Amino acid sequence: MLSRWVCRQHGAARAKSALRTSLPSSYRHYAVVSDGSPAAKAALERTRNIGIIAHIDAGKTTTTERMLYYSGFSRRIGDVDEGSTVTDFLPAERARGITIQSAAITFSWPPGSAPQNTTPNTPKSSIPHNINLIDTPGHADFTFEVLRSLRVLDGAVCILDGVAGVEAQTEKVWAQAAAYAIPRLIFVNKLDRDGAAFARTVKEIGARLDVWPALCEIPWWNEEGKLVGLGDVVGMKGMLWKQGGDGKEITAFAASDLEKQNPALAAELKKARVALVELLSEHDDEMVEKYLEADEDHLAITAHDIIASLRRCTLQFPQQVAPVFAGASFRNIGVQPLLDAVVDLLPSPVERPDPVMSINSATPQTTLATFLSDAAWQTKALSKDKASTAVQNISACALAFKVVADARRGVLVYVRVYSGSLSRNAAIWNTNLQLTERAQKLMRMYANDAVDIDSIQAGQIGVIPGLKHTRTGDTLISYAGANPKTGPPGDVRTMQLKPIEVPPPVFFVSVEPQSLSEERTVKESLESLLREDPSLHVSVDEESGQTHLAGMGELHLEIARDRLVQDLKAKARIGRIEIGYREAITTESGETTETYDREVSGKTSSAACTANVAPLEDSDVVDTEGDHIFRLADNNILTVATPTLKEDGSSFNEELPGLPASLPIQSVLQSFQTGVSAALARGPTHTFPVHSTAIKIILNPQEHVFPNTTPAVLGSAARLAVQKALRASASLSPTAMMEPVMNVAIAVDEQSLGSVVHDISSARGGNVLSLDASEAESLTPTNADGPSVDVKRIYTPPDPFHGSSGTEDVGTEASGGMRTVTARVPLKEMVGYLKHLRSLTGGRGTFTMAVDRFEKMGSQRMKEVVKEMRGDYE
Ligand SMILES: Nc1nc2c(ncn2[C@@H]2O[C@H](COP(=O)(O)OP(=O)(O)OP(=O)(O)O)[C@@H](O)[C@H]2O)c(=O)[nH]1
Repeated sequence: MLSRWVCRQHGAARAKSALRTSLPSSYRHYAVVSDGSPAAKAALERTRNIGIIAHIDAGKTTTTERMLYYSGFSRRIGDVDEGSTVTDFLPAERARGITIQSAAITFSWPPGSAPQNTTPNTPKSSIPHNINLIDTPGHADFTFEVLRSLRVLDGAVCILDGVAGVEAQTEKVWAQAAAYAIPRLIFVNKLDRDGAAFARTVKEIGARLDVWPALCEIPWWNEEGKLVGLGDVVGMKGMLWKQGGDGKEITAFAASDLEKQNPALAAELKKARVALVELLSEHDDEMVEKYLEADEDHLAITAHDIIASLRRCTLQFPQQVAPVFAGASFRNIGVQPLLDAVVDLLPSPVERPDPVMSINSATPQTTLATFLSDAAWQTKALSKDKASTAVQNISACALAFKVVADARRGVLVYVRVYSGSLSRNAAIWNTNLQLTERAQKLMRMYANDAVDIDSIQAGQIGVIPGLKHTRTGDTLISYAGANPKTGPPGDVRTMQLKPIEVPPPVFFVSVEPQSLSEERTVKESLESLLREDPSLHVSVDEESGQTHLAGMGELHLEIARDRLVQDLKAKARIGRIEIGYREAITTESGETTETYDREVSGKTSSAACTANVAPLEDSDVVDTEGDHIFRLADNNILTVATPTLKEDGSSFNEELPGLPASLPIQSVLQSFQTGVSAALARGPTHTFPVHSTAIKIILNPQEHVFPNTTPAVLGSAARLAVQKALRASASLSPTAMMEPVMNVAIAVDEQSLGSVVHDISSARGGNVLSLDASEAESLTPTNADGPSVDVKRIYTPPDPFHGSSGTEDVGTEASGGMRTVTARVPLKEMVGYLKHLRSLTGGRGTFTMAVDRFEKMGSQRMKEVVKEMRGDYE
């Protein structure tokens, strides 16, 4: 695994020409091949789409900066603390020293050109690969950002803080990556810090991430216990970094030289090698064969065979073995071998499972490759032959995984192409929005620098600038000869790659233009914010006219506010951050009918609507034949009953009217959803959005449709009818308020456990579910089908001053006395909790939380909250 970036070799193995100080000629010379030729396939095999995942502050940005520097992409190492990094380039990111938006960057590793004569045994890491790196945010408020990136990744590096060990957010993102079947490597960072505990962290990997750690490196500590280099367990070498340098000068010691230089490390390296081979043999039959071929000598197995086995294990699903690397990015130690591992052990796009997709918004039902290859699918509109041609005409299918409003370049849409090749100037059909846009330009991003390209081929990540409508999460297809208005024929126009589920927002702010003339620009800025981040929600209160921006957390909204006001220059007054409560009716309203008349330019159109609302119990929803059922936001279910109509809107009975041609049933249903959602946005008593309600609309053309009725007017009639029904219900029995209740995982030291638990359960009205890591997994399931790791069997080298060995237990001792408290707590009680937790735990405690559900509040609690809100408003 030790490759060309090692610039000095000790003793007999000293290499004359390996000194590498020059930058590669240019990082802009990638051949992006767009045809299906062997060259294109080879280019794809030399691509890695990877992400870096971790707990906040573990060192993702610091590590990324080193990656860019060693690859020759940047000429100096950026510093998070100075705000000079390449990836955190938004002002808000630099100001806070955290990553908010993922930046996608392309670079090449290893730098330089490919070796002349390669054989099947030539390490992948000695051939330049194209790495598309997505730096993901670590803060829980940006979970959607993490999920959005995970979806387009083929592999990930999980960075751990070697002092803090496996933290709450690490468990969460690890589990999320597992859910997306993403192969992961682990980098134990910050081993230069006082209190760094490699052994303990490795044990925690087994205990808390439920994966077997395969140690590929062990730390090389000097006599003072400082990290100076690494032992390479795969290549059986020592690597000593020049202290205080930029990390490019590394001296390598072959096993025989290491024996003389550092006999203790050499002996430990052998132990580590035995442990590695043993572990791999348990998960990979080919390793067993290699072991037998090597006469059961763990040390005689070649580095090539070990890498091949590590790779097979890493790509197994569910992943049971995670290769572990070590270092201190800030001290420039360990990043180059990590990059080698990315190339050697993580998959190329060719090795990834086919993405799941749906047709006609049905639940995901097939995979993209099946859809594209199987001409057997048919639609009512197309014959089999035409269907087959329709599929053949798809020249590219891509996912817009990120939209950014860039101050200099305008809106940039980041895409991953999943099939075919997206060409410059292609017309692109957006299957979510059902419209065509043109990709006038294509680019590849180098953080905040961009290079124009002609095409983006399957497996690659690129950018389409200038699209006007496309949002994060939309599926885009390029289709030969499609009508720009109606798009491709048949089902092709509705094919969608599986969407990311957006959790309900729990905080909101009011947004008010500073003056009437600013109204439009504020609205546009909000729209572009929403295109960037679909986990933000905007709603307008019909009665007060007030606009609300809702999001996942306080920081999420703070950042949104800064984006809106500072970056997008919206002149708006933003209210303070408040909790987004919900309102639920408690009794059925009975049927209410409303008529709506609208006059536009002297022309009147009218419609009537009959509605009924009832509290939603799961058992209430009966899928009656002929009814149209829609799941709306906030656990509301809309049923549209059309007792006299057939599926296409015509009447069952000749004597009764069907829907006229001007009212296609699909448009009517769409208008009902819009109208009903608008009515539900404001509850009848507390003005909070309505939750858990079954809404029934009855559509009978004889009573509800007039000659001048339009779909939009029917939608407005539905809004009025549902509002009236909600008021009727509230007058029969009072509505209940609902509050977000969070799943909280708090990592604390043993000494603070008592006070933290007491605080959560008494002062905050929380319900403590468990007090240790193992039970906590019920909140963040990792490998549901995976191994149950026996921590006692995990090998670890001793830490300086800890005297720990491979047999130490991860109870309270080896995990640094950290315990995990898991609890369910109302969100209101968690506002500002971090500060309180820090004071309770002397600064060591951390926590993560996610919405569990909205729960009805007891009358006493409701009174208190309402009183508090009133008090605030006075
Ligand atoms: N001592 C030491 N400090 C480090 C190391 N790596 C990172 N740091 C410091 O840790 C802090 C957080 O580093 P970042 O790279 O911003 O961490 P991050 O994971 O990108 O953080 P977010 O983007 O906020 O999630 C900074 O002050 C870094 O200088 C390391 O190897 N050793």
